[in-house]
Amino acid sequence: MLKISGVSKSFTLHNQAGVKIPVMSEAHLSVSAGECIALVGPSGAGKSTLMRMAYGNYLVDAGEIWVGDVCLSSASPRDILMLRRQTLGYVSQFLRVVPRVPTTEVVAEPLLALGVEREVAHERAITLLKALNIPQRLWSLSPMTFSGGEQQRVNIARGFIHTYPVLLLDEPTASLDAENRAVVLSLIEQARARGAAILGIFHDEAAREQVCTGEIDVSQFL
Ligand SMILES: Nc1ncnc2c1ncn2[C@@H]1O[C@H](COP(=O)(O)OP(=O)(O)OP(=O)(O)O)[C@@H](O)[C@H]1O
Repeated sequence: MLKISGVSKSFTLHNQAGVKIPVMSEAHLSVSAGECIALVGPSGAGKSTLMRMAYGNYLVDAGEIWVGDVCLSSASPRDILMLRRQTLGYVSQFLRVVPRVPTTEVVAEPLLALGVEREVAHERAITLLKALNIPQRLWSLSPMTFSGGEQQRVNIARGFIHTYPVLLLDEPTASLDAENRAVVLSLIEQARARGAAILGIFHDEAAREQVCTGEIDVSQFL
């Protein structure tokens, strides 16, 4: 489902005499349906850079990234948007909050964008908000003023509301208490069971052991 082959990346610091920082060369990995692969390696090894390339946020210098039958590294911006809407989900560490949009709407939005009926989308949003222990009194408010852990759970609900065939997870349990961490791990297990291909960064080693089917040390690609 997700295939990264021969991917190289360096950053050019234009504001610092054009210094070029090579981050990765010839990176390769593949994630099949039902697998959850963890990117590991020391800080600065390039885990986040690889995730950003896999979401189409950073261009690759060389190589290819395939999501299903779409080559992300050469897709048009429009095709990338379609892919993100239907196929490729991404749970980042931080929620991007739009002021005044209620939490239920933030969570339901990926389904609404796919044309799912408002009532159905909202019902599913509420089921996830309940499972993730977001108190009902907060559902109609914008998540802008929520705590870090609450915002992360809203982000997770949004990322899991659609059955994306491919999911990218950036530290999905980072600021959660034990109870909510367990809920998130179970959502990941359910996604695997329905056949999602998952690539993630998990600094939480026990979480990795529980939900991941393999790991890739990205420092081997430098
Ligand atoms: N936008 C950028 N511009 C310049 N250099 C960057 C940029 N993004 C990342 N880098 C550099 O690329 C290298 C890899 O960074 P990256 O954030 O991918 O590492 P990481 O493995 O995710 O680290 P951590 O575990 O600390 O989050 C670092 O040396 C970093 O300085």
